Amino acid sequence: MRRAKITIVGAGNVGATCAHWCAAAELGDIVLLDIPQAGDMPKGKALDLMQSSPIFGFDSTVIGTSDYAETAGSDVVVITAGLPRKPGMSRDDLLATNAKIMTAVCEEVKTTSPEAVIIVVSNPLDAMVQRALQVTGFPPQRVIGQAGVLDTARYRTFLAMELGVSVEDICALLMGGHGDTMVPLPSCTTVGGIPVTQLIEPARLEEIVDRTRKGGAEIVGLLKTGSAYYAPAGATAQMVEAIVRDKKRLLPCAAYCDKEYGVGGYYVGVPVVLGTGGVERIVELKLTDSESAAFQNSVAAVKELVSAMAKLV
Ligand SMILES: NC(=O)c1ccc[n+]([C@@H]2O[C@H](COP(=O)([O-])OP(=O)(O)OC[C@H]3O[C@@H](n4cnc5c(N)ncnc54)[C@H](O)[C@@H]3O)[C@@H](O)[C@H]2O)c1
Ligand SMILES: O=C(O)C[C@H](O)C(=O)O
Repeated sequence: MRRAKITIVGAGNVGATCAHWCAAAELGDIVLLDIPQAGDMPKGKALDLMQSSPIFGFDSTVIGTSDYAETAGSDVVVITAGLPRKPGMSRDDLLATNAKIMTAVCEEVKTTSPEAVIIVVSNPLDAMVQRALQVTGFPPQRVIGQAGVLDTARYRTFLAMELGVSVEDICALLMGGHGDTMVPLPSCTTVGGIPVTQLIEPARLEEIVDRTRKGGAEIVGLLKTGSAYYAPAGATAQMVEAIVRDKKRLLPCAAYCDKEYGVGGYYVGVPVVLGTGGVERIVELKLTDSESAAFQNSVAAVKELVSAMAKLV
């Protein structure tokens, strides 16, 4: 039985770090691809990563390239190609540039890896994953966006810091788009089985939720030259693992929702079961009236972004 083949398009901060997590966890053999203008950079990062294998004890191979032929037949393709934002920018400001990049990348992926599960990471996430679906024409369950695992990890980190408990004991869920309209679900947040609402006052919880919503901008403000990558890459690697090991993880991902939650054919963050087939099931929760209103508000923001993208191309 051969190892899984994982291609990561975009060998920048998120892509290279994701390659590192995937290799260290021996999720499969990795191809790190960037544009020809990047020169030998992907090859250099891949070789450097390979040379860490005796230290970390992994046998995954990592190669760098700018030639899609080397990615042929990948089981999973992670797309991180595109510009990151800088201080003062919103993710939506990346729409025009990254939509072009996403189109170019997906034209290649659809012919070189027609059976792959695609995980889109590039921003603005909810529009980019819709573009990946449009260009590849793959079944929607094989085109997924990474955002919810990251947003939930941020929320869990802040809750653990607040309560002085292990992050392992925080179980939480966020839904909606990857932006200021994301929807935390306090009813689905527990600490060692205890509802978070019994441990943190509503006003303080709202502050933590607000920090989570602005989590990406907080890192951009600190880094100044780009955006977060350690946690985003870790979140993506967790999705890759769920797919290549058929773990059936229940994770929040940007999934194509049609009848589900009454979305009508857009990508939005929802809880899904992730396995070899990609999104194997979308889990439909009973939302309270206020959660449902917040979710629909988030869906409206995603729809607006997708229609802005349609006018661009
Ligand atoms: N969804 C999320 O949670 C999340 C989290 C972090 C970053 N992001 C997004 O991921 C993207 C990458 O971020 P980063 O920090 O790695 O940026 P980066 O600038 O470090 O890396 C991007 C890489 O993409 C490459 N690239 C550009 N056009 C390409 C093409 N056509 N084909 C292949 N490669 C191409 C660039 O050469 C560069 O190496 C950004 O759009 C960022 O906003 C999303
Ligand atoms: O904030 C960004 O632009 C990058 C990413 O979406 C994040 O949430 O860290």
